[in-house]
Amino acid sequence: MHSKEQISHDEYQKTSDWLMSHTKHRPIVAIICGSGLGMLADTLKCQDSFDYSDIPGFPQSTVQGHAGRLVFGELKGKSCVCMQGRFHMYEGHSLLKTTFPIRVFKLMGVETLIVTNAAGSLADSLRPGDIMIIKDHINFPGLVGLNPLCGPNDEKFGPRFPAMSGCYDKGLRSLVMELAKQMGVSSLVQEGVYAMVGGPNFETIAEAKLLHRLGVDAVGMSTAPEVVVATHCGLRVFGLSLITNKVVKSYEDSESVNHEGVLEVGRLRSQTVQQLVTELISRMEINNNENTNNVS
Ligand SMILES: O=P(O)(O)O[C@H]1O[C@H](CO)[C@@H](O)[C@H]1O
Ligand code: HPA
Repeated sequence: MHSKEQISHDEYQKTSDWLMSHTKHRPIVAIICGSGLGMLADTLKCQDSFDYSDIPGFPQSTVQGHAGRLVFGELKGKSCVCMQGRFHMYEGHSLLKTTFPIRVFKLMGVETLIVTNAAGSLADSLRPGDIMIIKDHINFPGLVGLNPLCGPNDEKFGPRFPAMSGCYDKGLRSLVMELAKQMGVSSLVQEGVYAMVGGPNFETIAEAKLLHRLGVDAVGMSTAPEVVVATHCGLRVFGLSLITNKVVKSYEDSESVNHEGVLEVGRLRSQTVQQLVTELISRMEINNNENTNNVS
């Protein structure tokens, strides 16, 4: 079950050095765009962008709605890097590859990671088009040992046994709640628990009932490994799920979910998600000014 694959500190460093020598941006915030949410990168000014296929060591995106491009740019005076397309375990990537960019970001000087995803709702209060601020997650693959931190621990990145309580920063969560009120969209936004399942199939009805009984508010096939690796190496994390569908949890319900529908809701809500993320970046406090953008 455990892969023998290892990625050395040098390999992450090489990718980081390559990127830093190809852009003048020095990002302090990294954003991962979920399915259908790639437009988050469009707001960046003075862009430098790289296809994943051109970046040494980077895996390739294979999923529709994940362009496979790394975009650097400035947002509200802060230097950012945005992944237009993430890697999923079900694509056949190892968990180390899935989370490869996170440690590269850390080495580039990123302090804060913003993860976004498309997710199905189990909570009755979450409707398609709503935005769930991730309060916590259940990493189902992780619970059975499919964890990117399995294998030798690199102390340069973090400890062998990292705490995961509080991995979604409380201050940023409250800030986004407040921003949603100020933007007049608070009726669309609430906090909840995200669960990662392996995918790629959507849930059976029995699985949906199980997740619901376990207190899961929204389910998807990503995010948890990225957040685990980010927390391990000391990044501050904010996460949001765009609810793209209700998970069918009744045998009487004839609806079914598909990826095109997921992408469509992403397109419909893109502006609101974009505004929330932009306002968050604009208002968030930065700990360390050394990496503030020095684009000449
Ligand atoms: O989590 P993101 O990448 O947003 O994508 C979500 O959407 C896809 C299913 O439509 C799955 O990959 C699921 O995880
Ligand atoms: N289940 C799992 N992943 C998803 C869903 C879902 O209903 N919607 C979007 N990603």
